[in-house]
Amino acid sequence: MVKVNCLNPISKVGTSKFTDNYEFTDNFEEANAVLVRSAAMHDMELSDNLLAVARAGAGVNNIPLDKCAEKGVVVFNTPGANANGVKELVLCGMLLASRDIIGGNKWVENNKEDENINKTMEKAKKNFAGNEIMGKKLGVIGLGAIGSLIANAATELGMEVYGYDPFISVDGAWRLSSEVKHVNTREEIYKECDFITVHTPLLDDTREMINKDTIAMMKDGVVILNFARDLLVCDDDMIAALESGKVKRYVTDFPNAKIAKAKNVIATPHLGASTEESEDNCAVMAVKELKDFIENGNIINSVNYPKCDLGVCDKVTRITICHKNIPNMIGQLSSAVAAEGMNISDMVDKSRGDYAYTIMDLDSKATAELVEKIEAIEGVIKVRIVK
Ligand SMILES: NC(=O)c1ccc[n+]([C@@H]2O[C@H](COP(=O)([O-])OP(=O)(O)OC[C@H]3O[C@@H](n4cnc5c(N)ncnc54)[C@H](O)[C@@H]3O)[C@@H](O)[C@H]2O)c1
Ligand SMILES: O=C(O)CC[C@@H](O)C(=O)O
Repeated sequence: MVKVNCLNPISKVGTSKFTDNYEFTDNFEEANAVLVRSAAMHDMELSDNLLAVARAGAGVNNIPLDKCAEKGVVVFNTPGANANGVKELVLCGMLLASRDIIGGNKWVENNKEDENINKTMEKAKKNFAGNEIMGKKLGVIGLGAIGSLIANAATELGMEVYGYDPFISVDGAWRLSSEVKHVNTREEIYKECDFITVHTPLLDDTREMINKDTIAMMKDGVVILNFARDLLVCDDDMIAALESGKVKRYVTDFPNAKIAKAKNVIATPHLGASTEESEDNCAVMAVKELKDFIENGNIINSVNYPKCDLGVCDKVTRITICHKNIPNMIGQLSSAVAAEGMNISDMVDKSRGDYAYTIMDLDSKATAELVEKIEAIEGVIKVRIVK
């Protein structure tokens, strides 16, 4: 029985896809597979039972990827599965920042007992007037699943869209509308755009990319949207820019105690992916990835091990090996199999950074001796008999 622990509530549309070979446990220590959304895993002890973690979502900064790789724990995410949910909220954020919809709505709430509200509102409404987004320049930093959807949708709304992503994937580039102007530096976006939205992962390179120096390059009255991660923006510098009016509005899905109190902030409580559709999509994809890994040893959409897929095993045995990406590993693995008098009928080995992964199909049943021999090879992290 494969034990699954959910560290956050996960949509039943996904979890119902587990078959009778799986059972849920509340005990993280005994789990073989973990499903997680935003729960912080950095301080959690990883037990030897743990084979895989699936993040039902995109961002993985809550998961210790290297610590997991070092223990042979494969971490997955669900690229694109919640992108439409975030796209819609970002478009909403741009509209909320352009017109005082929130102020107008509060006014109606405060005046709801006024019998003549239909008349008094005609005088009050001038306080909530704003601008249209058509014709304005939008800069999108990060043209992945979310950024590309926003860039394309904004062109449809009549915005002039600038996109920046030095690592854009081939698929990402194909997805992008030809209307989007591709720029080669963030500075072009900072200098040119009326709205700037960030959609990169939180990495050393992107941490606090919005700060006093980059804000200084921007137009007066710029609107900044952050539906990616709190630490992409320097809070103190943003608060100063909001106070001075340099930044007209900061729309964020990641308020903290400082930002929630700041002037001209429009904040939502990390709601980007909180739609039924996104939650279902992420859960279905995460469960599919976990099942394929547990049942076939295949790795699709991992963020700490390479993509490695040998389909469904139709041979006698399949074993998988998580190992360090060092010389002569394939030679040593095949020698260990040959020394047991066994034949490899199919094999794939892929690497990613410091780690690598091998799937081997054998014509005869894997033995405890073979597993021991492979485990003894220096650089081998985890060996698993899948079938
Ligand atoms: N608010 C929410 O609920 C919510 C939901 C989903 C994702 N997110 C956040 O949004 C981020 C993006 O999500 P996604 O699904 O689009 O991910 P993605 O991996 O599809 O896209 C990220 C893009 O950022 C680009 N990138 C990386 N470093 C960059 C840099 N220095 N400058 C410019 N571009 C860079 C990558 O090339 C990639 O194209 C996630 O990492 C996550 O933190 C938030
Ligand atoms: O699970 C969530 O609610 C948030 C997901 C989001 O932050 C992500 O990175 O995918």
